[in-house]
Formats: sequence, C-alpha cells, structure tokens
Amino acid sequence: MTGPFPINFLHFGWIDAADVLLVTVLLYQLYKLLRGSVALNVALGLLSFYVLYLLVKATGMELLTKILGQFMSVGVLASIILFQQEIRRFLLNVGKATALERMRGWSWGRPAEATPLAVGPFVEAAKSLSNKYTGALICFAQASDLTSFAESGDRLDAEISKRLLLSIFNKTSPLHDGAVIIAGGRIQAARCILPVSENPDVPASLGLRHRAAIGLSEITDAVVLVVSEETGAMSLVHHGEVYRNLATAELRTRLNEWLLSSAGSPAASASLKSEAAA
Ligand SMILES: Nc1ncnc2c1ncn2[C@@H]1O[C@H](COP(=O)(O)OP(=O)(O)OP(=O)(O)O)[C@@H](O)[C@H]1O
Repeated sequence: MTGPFPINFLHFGWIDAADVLLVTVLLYQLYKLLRGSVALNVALGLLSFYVLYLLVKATGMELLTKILGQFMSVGVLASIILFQQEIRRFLLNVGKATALERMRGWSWGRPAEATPLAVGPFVEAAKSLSNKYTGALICFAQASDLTSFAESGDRLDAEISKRLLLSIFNKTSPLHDGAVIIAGGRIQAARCILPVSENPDVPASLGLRHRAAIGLSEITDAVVLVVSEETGAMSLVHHGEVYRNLATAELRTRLNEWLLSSAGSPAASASLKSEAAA
C-alpha cells in the first residue's frame, strides 16, 4: 500500500497530501500578494487560458492545442515581465524572513549602537504642515534599499529637525516638490520621485501624492507619511495600506510602533550612508 487513502486507481499518499497542501498555501500566498492589484486580473486571465489549454488538450483538438501551447510556452517569460513588481515584493518578503537576514540583524549587520529614530520632529512638522494645508511626503527607509529613489532627487544628508522639514516643504522652497527620504537617522534626499501605484482600488479622492506613497509601499517595506495639501489630513502608508486622517497622537504611536520595531534596519541606511559619504 502506498498511502493512507487509496481511491481505486489513484494512490493518494502522504507525499501527495503534502504536495496539495503546499500548492494550496502557495496559491493563497499568491492571492494575498496580488489581491487589490490589477495583477490579480492578469493572473486570472492567464489561469483561464491554462484551464482552456488543458480542456482543449484533453478533448484532442490538435490545432487549437498547438496554438494555445505556443501561447503557454511564452507564458512564463510574459508572467515575469507582467508581474515584475509583485515578484520583487514576494522576494523581498522571503528575504526578510530568512534566517540569514535575521543573523544579519543580530550580529554584524545591525550596528550595536543603533538607536531608534526619534519620531518627534516628524510628528511636530506634520502637525504644523497640516495646520497650514501644506502638502508633504516623507519616506522612512526600513530593510528595503531606497537608494534608487533617493538618487532621483537632490541629496541632502542632513540632520533631522522640524525646522528643516518645514523649510523643505514650504511651498516657496525649490525642494518642496516630491518626496523626502529618511534613512540612517538622517534626511538623505528631497525632491525624490516615487513609483505611482496602479492599484485600481485606490479611492479617486486620493491624488498623485498619496498614489506615490502607496506605490513605494507596495514594492518596498518603507513607511510613508503624507500630509494632504487639499485637506491637511495626515496619513501613513505601509505595505500598500493607507491609514488616513490620523490624529497627532495616533500618528506618533503608529510611527513609533513601525519604526522602533525595525530600528537600525541594515540595508537602506547603510547603503545610503555609504553613498553619501562617497
Ligand atoms: N510620483 C511622485 N513622486 C513624488 N512626489 C509626487 C509624485 N507625484 C506627485 N507627487 C507630489 O504630489 C504633488 C501633487 O499632488 P496631488 O495634488 O496630485 O496629490 P494629492 O494626493 O491630491 O495631494 P493633496 O491631497 O495634497 O492635494 C506634487 O506636487 C508632488 O509634490
């Protein structure tokens, strides 16, 4: 006997059970990753084609099988191109969860003297900007490397202060457009361009500033603080989720929670720091 559930000609063993379980988990993770993005519709479209291909093959329609077979053979390559961002996000999550990353965090990767980022200047600046209906976009680097985004703007490598943040986002400042990037406990760059989210579920009431914050948080683990120019509302964006209209106390609590839990995150701060020093 090959396994616990012999179904006539089918021998369903423990290995098969584990196989089905793993595929189920994988499909669920894939669904979670794609949920709420246009990529989910693309994935469903591809799946429909695959099911059609299997049906056509089973019925023995040779010509159609050949045509769909050709389509399926380029499917893997097409999927890599179509799902670039999702694959990147998936690999980022896997990388973060690996033992190697944890070792990096606890031994040589995380500086012994790493101090948590003080959120006070950001909360105070956001409150002040919000009262004056001045828009702002501040990205806090965590494990993901934000160097490429920092390079799209003007490098500052400046000490964090409420006054400097207010000066940057002042409407008459030449640096006010775009995003500020914080990494390694410093203001690394201003006027940075972020990738805009293509998620069709983002409410129409959210403009480009918020879409850019969502876009960055979809492909990196950065935490993004947004102050709306239109409403003065303060929001945080993390992992593609927008936490809107936060009161000052809640903004402080969430920032503390998310930034303290990753204090001294290695990648972004280290690489940005070294580049700035170069
Ligand atoms: N891709 C981007 N990367 C960085 N910053 C961006 C990007 N797109 C827009 N912005 C910023 O957002 C500003 C325009 O925002 P817009 O008014 O469209 O958005 P919004 O979300 O409606 O903002 P608000 O709620 O503040 O009115 C730009 O002036 C720029 O500073």
